Amino acid sequence: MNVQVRQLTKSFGVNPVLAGIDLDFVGGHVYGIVGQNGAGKTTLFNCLAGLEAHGGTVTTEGGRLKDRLGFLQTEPFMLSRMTGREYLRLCCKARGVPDGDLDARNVFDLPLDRYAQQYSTGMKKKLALQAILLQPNDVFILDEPYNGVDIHSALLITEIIHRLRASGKVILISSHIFSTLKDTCDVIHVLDSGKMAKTVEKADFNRLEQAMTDFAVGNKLDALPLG
Ligand SMILES: Nc1ncnc2c1ncn2[C@@H]1O[C@H](COP(=O)(O)OP(=O)(O)OP(=O)(O)O)[C@@H](O)[C@H]1O
Repeated sequence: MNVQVRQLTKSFGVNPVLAGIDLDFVGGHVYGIVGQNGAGKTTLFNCLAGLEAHGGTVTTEGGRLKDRLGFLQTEPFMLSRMTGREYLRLCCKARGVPDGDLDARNVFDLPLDRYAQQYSTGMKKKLALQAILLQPNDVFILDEPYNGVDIHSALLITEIIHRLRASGKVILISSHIFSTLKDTCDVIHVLDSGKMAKTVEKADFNRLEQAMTDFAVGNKLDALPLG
């Protein structure tokens, strides 16, 4: 499934956040979305997922995006008094697929019979990721998928992303850690002041990292006695 975004705009009150975003996402590719805190990454994802009203269009061939979209939010919401197992069952039921043997599919070794709301930050993230992997999704939006997860889980998530890519899915990732983007992405889009400021192909990731380091560090540290 390919996704076409044209002139996507979003404002909160009088504050414009996204100012005419054009993007094309093609199956079998991983796209990184980067930008400073507040640049609009999560807002963009929410618009693509149909959770926020917006201007412009999001089109796909072969059906509505939201019926084929797995959206891992930065801080997944868990209902009270619902176990991890019940959450996974609910997510499968919502998309009309059997949940199968959840213990065999429990790749993150989560305590499925505990209340999910009482899970740690990283455990909630892994449960929500597990849920969208059980669904028949063609497009995955992963908003900071590595935030809060332990090293083993991060390695597993990277392998999951590689496999989704190999099976032709579209994957969008936001991350503030450049090395994870380098490991997973084919293309990185840089969001700045509501616009796509740059699109960088894999061959130029090192150059982008150096430019970002120069911009971030500059001579800011000269005044500190760091030795
Ligand atoms: N519901 C809201 N009401 C008003 N302003 C909002 C709302 N949600 C987001 N914003 C504003 O929109 C801008 C973009 O926020 P967004 O969360 O999309 O940024 P982000 O790039 O995901 O940031 P971060 O890297 O910190 O997660 C910010 O200025 C934020 O304050």
